[in-house]
Amino acid sequence: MGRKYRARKGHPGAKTGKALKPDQVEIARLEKQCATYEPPTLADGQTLQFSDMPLSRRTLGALKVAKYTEATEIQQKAIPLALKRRDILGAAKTGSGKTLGFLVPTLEMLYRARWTRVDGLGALIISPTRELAIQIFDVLRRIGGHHEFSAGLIIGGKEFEEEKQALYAMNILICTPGRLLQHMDQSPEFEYGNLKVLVLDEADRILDMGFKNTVNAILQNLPKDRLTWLFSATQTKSVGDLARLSLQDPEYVAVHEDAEFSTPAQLTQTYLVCELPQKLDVLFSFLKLHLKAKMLVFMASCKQVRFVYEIFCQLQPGTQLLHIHGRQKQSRRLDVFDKFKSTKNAVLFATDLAARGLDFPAVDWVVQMDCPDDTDTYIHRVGRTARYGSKGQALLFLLPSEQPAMLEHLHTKKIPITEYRIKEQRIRSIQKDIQYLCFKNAEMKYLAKKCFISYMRSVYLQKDKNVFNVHALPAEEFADTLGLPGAPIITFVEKSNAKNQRRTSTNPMVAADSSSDEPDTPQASSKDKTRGTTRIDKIFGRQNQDVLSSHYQKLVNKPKEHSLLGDIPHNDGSDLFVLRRADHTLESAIMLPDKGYQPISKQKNERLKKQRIKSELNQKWLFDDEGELQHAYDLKSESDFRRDGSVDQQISTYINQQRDSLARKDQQDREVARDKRREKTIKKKYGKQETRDDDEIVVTLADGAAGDDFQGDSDGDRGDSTENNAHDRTGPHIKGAGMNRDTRNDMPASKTAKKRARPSDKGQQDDSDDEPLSLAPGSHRPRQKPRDKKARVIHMAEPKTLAEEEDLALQLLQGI
Ligand SMILES: Nc1ncnc2c1ncn2[C@@H]1O[C@H](COP(=O)(O)OP(=O)(O)OP(=O)(O)O)[C@@H](O)[C@H]1O
Repeated sequence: MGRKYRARKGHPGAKTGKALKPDQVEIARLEKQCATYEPPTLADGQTLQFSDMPLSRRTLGALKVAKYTEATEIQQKAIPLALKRRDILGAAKTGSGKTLGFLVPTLEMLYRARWTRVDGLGALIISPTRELAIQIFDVLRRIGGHHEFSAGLIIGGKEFEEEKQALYAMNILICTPGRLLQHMDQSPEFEYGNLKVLVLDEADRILDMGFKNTVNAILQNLPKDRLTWLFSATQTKSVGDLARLSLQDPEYVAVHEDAEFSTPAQLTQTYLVCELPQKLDVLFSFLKLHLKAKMLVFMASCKQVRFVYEIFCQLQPGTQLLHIHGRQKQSRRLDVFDKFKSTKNAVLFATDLAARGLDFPAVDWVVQMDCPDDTDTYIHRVGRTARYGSKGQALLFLLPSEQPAMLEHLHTKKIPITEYRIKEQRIRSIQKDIQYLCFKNAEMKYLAKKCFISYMRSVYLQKDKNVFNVHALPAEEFADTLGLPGAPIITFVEKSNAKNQRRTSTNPMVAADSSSDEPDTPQASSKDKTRGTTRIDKIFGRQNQDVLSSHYQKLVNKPKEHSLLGDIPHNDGSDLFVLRRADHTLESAIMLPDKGYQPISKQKNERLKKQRIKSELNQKWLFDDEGELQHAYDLKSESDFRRDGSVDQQISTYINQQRDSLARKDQQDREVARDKRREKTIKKKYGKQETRDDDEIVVTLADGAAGDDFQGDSDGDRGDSTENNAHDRTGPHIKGAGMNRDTRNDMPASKTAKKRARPSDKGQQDDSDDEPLSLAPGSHRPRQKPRDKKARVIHMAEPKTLAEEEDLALQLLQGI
């Protein structure tokens, strides 16, 4: 330190005779070496050391301290190309070291550009999930410690203001898309006009439909003159994606493309064919057989994760249980993430939130209790084990209806998989225990119901109908195994049905047709969308304010002129400021009947519609529920009219039709009124006793939202209780409730389960941030009537007709 470094002959600075700092000499040397460096061809078993690459002493020193000495295959190939300032599409198997493949050159590029704190943001690394962003940040801290760059993590779940303060001083940012866009919109201090490197980790995920709008808006903001590096185990080759990123002649670095298999060689993969109602039994038995293992169990939705976790905690398989999903608080998610990282044996129940990128050490088993959406998701899920040369095992549960098509897909994708058989006698049935727990605890039953609904919904929403067939699922038996007295009624409604869409949005049970489990997933981006639109945007967005809107158009049509304060346009001096983002609202334009898509206000649209009505004489127009214009009727031509009979005939036909229709409606009304009366009488008799267990739920088809739950657990909770009242059905459910009460008194397994459910047993579960579940004996909801051992049991076949239902109701009334 402090030593003068005199330029030697041939070094930059020699001409001027000025002393150069050591860094400058090194940078000049690295520039030269990087331009010509070609990685050597290595013989089998030979490895390339990081020290053989043209890397700075600072990076090499930190790599050594972090015990990274030999470069992996993807690192050997990607790093030299990145150092040559090439755009890169990097693809390599899971656990093969892609993170260092982009972090090392990121540090090197900034170092060689002599980046300092005052230069602002130099590199941006985008990750699809918060956990992965944190993990990347950790690695960066380890290998970047010898440099003087500042680095930050922008992932949401933290105070926005806190992040905002730190932003302006960051040289390297690791972030999730939604939060990044929010800062781009709302943090004026955030300066990214100098950006040199953009990295998309899990690029195919970030570029897929879910993040599309958010990522497009981010890309629009970033300078085009930058390097872009994309990494994933399942890399995108979509021309559209590459065009969106403005990649310049990118290098495709796919190190395992010619490999025999697309999953790690040390990974043993098996599948197990299992009927839906048996899944929980098999999973529980499997856990009991592998108590010493560290295991990751994937399920399709948050609600399933939550239910299975709670139930298994009560049943105590004998190993530590954890759960992680997108509906947990961020702090809780991180706790679980850290706990599972550091533990030697535990079972982590997870959604696909944990499927990509996470580097849990020494996972023995990855179990996929629900079939993944596609083979890419399969590859990422199983990739949580067998990382960086270690061994691992994976087990995939397949329903008989999923088996043929899924196995074919796996085969096509070069995934070797064999059948796993578990001996019948080793499978322990936990169905009765679950039924007892749900019966005893109303909240558990509530979770079971949500679990059922979210699973069915996730299957329904799957795109690959060859694999997923919701109609092939044995709903009643499945509901039974979840401890429900009957399958909740689910009505699937196509999203294209606009009327139902609206109904959906007002119904809290189904409001999440575009929602998700995961805050960092597509739907979070739609949230960001609203967050990103300010009041000013809305004011300017009203295009019918003619004076302002033309001015606004002028502003947004100048995307290149950045900065709220700095870049005042010099043309006419009349503009006060320019907006950073042209596509500011992310909203699509409104469709005008004859002008195509136009940005237009609602009022103007209405005015236009009315004008159109006036212009089309002799036609009666009506607005339908959606505010769309519809012809009220089309007049027939006279000849057509006469063909249908004389005027008198037609009048009498019409009257008859109307009379029939009224009679039918009258009959229906009477039946409804009778049902209501009957229901009232029964309720009076039963007092507050629970008389129903199923709900009706309407599910809409959301784009690419398969596997996601309803928006917000709390919303769902509220919605559910409302629904309970709204859709009460009496007949079969009276029977169901009665069955539960009476038969379960004699259930031997119930005693065991009750014993297990003692509060002292709770130590096994990780204390969840999800809504609290009162599991202590006696804490169940008061609406369950105390059991009466002497109560009469009425045996009767399930009523099918109205008369049978009435009969049953009468018997119950008389019998109690
Ligand atoms: N050169 C190296 N030397 C030693 N260990 C390494 C090296 N490169 C990576 N690793 C280790 O390998 C593991 C996997 O690395 P990494 O998470 O980067 O894999 P990946 O390819 O990004 O996986 P995924 O596709 O699942 O995201 C990590 O534990 C990492 O520390």
